[in-house]
Amino acid sequence: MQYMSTRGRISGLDFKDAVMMGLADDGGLLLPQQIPALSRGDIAALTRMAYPDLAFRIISLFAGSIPAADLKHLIDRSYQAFDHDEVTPVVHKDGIYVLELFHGPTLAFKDVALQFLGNMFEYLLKERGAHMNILGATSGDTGSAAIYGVRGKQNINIFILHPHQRVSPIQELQMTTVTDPNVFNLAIRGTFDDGQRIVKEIFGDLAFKSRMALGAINSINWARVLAQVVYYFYAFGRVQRATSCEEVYFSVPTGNFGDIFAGYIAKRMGLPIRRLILATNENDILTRFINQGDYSTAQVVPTPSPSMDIQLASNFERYLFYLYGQNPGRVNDAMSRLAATGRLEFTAEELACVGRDFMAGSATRQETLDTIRAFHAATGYILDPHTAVGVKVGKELTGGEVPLVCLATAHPAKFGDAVREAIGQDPVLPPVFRDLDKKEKRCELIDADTGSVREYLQKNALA
Ligand SMILES: Cc1ncc(COP(=O)(O)O)c(C=O)c1O
Ligand SMILES: N[C@@H](CCOP(=O)(O)O)C(=O)O
Repeated sequence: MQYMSTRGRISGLDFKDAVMMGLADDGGLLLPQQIPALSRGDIAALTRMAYPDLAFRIISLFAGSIPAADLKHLIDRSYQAFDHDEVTPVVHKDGIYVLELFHGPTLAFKDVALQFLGNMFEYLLKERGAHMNILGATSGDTGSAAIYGVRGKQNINIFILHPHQRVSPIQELQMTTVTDPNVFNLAIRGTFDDGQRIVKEIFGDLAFKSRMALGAINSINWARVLAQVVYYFYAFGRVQRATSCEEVYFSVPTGNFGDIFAGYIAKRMGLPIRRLILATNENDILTRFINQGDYSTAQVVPTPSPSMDIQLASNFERYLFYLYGQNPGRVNDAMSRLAATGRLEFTAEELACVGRDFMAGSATRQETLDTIRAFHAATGYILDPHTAVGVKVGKELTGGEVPLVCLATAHPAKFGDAVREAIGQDPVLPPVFRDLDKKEKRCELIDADTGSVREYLQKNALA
């Protein structure tokens, strides 16, 4: 399998080089040159497998340059860090299937990919006798999952930018209480979008990227998306076994468009997904795109689901590549227009194409809290606010034609304030969160400015 960029100036990369490159050197995002097509029979066989075996089979289709035994070992090790035998179990509540993606070390779906990517980086660096400085931006969950994926690993330093006071208190503590010498937390005076822009600008300076040996852990790294494809297959198998269904809906709480893009890849591989339901909070640029063809940026609004407080979704570029008929020229034009005007427009024909794969809706602050409250009253189960956005939109847009699977992207205890406001009680704190606030913390507050981050990297990077 070879990889190419959405901007058309990089192609023929193997999986290992694609993982190490992160953001494509032409400013685009990397994609496989072909997406493997699976038959119904292949899918039936795959979805009967245990999670690590399924992960091995799916990831192998895209990562042929890694010897099978090594890949299997990396995957098995990654999922041993989860506290549930099934890794991503599916539970049936109130007529919907909840795909629990929060059984990893930091209790959010990011662990599924970042445990794997941390181990993969370690493996590739050892093979190359090299070191790496990871630079990433987070709206709350990627940061801690990436830190837990690489803390204490040799030859890796990690630098994570998070928006100061715009992540939940637990999310902040999960990052800042990791005091391993290879971990650097930077709170920026700005939003997640500022952090993501800074990361992309720094990666765009190829001489600096090479000199600093920069690596990416955000979903700009193809390995992130790839590892997330697996749980769509897993969940489909579990739900099909329970219902004998032919198709399912997946409702996906969405911010940076990485998770739902993984679902889109699964659908292109042949997984029978009737529609992917894109669910946003009040930062609803992607919902406006799908429903009205209005992709125009607005101010970021703080919500009870802070990890989705994003305007410019990174992976949207990957989707545009397919929407534009795999034409990099059109992607380049669109990205220039977006940078210049803050908006993109779409034809009726393009929107009809979008509608064959996606439906979309959003939830206000009040609707999110009401959903947590109603779901808890009906089932005793506590949704986290991001998951609640997906449940609200999924229920609203579907009517039981085929089973609805809602991705539960984080444990509710990460967002205690929102849960308390919704149901008047605190979610039980898992042992890993207890006494976090009493631990030593390490974090620096800096301006949301590319120069300041570059300077910090120069002083603290592994050389
Ligand atoms: C808990 C949670 N739910 C949903 C999302 C949205 O996922 P994505 O950014 O892949 O669209 C995020 C952030 O990425 C998150 O942390
Ligand atoms: N919600 C994310 C935002 C970054 O997304 P990523 O999937 O590109 O890493 C977060 O929690 O940081």
